Amino acid sequence: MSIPTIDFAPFLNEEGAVIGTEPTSEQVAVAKQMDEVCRNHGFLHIINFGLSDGLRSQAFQSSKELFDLSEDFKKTHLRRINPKDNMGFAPVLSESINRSRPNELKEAFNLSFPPKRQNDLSGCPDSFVEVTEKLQAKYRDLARRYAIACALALSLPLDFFANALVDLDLCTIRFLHYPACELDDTSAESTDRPIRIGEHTDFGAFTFLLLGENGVEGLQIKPVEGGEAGGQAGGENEGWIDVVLPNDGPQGAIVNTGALMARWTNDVWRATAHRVIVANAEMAARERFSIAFFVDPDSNSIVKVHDTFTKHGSLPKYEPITSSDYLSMKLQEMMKT
Ligand SMILES: O=C(O)CCC(=O)C(=O)O
Ligand SMILES: [Fe+2]
Repeated sequence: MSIPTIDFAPFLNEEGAVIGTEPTSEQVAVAKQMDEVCRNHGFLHIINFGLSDGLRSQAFQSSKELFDLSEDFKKTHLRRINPKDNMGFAPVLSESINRSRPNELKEAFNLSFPPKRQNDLSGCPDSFVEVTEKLQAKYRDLARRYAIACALALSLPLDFFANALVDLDLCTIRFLHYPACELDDTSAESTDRPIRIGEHTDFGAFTFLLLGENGVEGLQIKPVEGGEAGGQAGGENEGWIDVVLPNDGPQGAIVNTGALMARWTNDVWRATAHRVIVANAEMAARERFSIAFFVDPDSNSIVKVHDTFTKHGSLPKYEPITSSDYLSMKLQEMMKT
């Protein structure tokens, strides 16, 4: 399925210019498009969102440099991730985002946002350290602008989501590498073929996903009824749709709705299940890189169904929960070995 492309340029004015002023007609038009997509399946392709092609390719180059370090070096010298702070290196086959599936053929490095959180980048190549600072600065603005656009799209006060993105103390930039692997053709249709990342919905408000060369291959989505997927749903092999991106035009990011946004909106904006599969032997032979930016509400924010979504008599589907309680629960599940 070709996912819709949305040109975010109207929001790239000075940060915060929208709050306290009337949105422009171009901004309203973008917000309307976002709302349509997010009510429907929650996966869109965004262009002109403030990341230059130069910085993007630098980020992928540095990611490759990091993951090209030897397994032994990475395991002994890089700071190891843990569910409590979600920062650092996760080796291949150390995680499973969907507990009903085997551990995943991927490795990752997670970065948090200073000054509330301090990253330990010892052992990381200098180029990686350099690029992370530049990305953090761009992403800080992006999170806020996108949050404002979401509020406009949902007819909420414009600062509603932005107020939960002040510290960015739970936001994470995750560099992902899926190594090449073997695919035994006899298991091509069965559930025990290699999993790059199992069926899941992202945990936070929204995610920006940058895909490296060949990056879209294997990425599939499936709209779900509720705000999260996992458990039983993980066994199903039905209803998956390949994500297809435009062949030309500027390189963008995939944006998808996470479970906490679904909770805020009582599933008016649903979180869409997605996964990365190895569909055939050629795909298995190619390594894959992506960089996810998980925009998760600040730790002390209480995510509660907004009254707007229950005013016509529908009941809240979710109990209020703090962002930190929700995320720790999900991270513990994912990193349990
Ligand atoms: O690498 C990808 O394309 C998807 C990654 C993803 O869905 C995640 O890390 O939550
Ligand atoms: Fe995801």
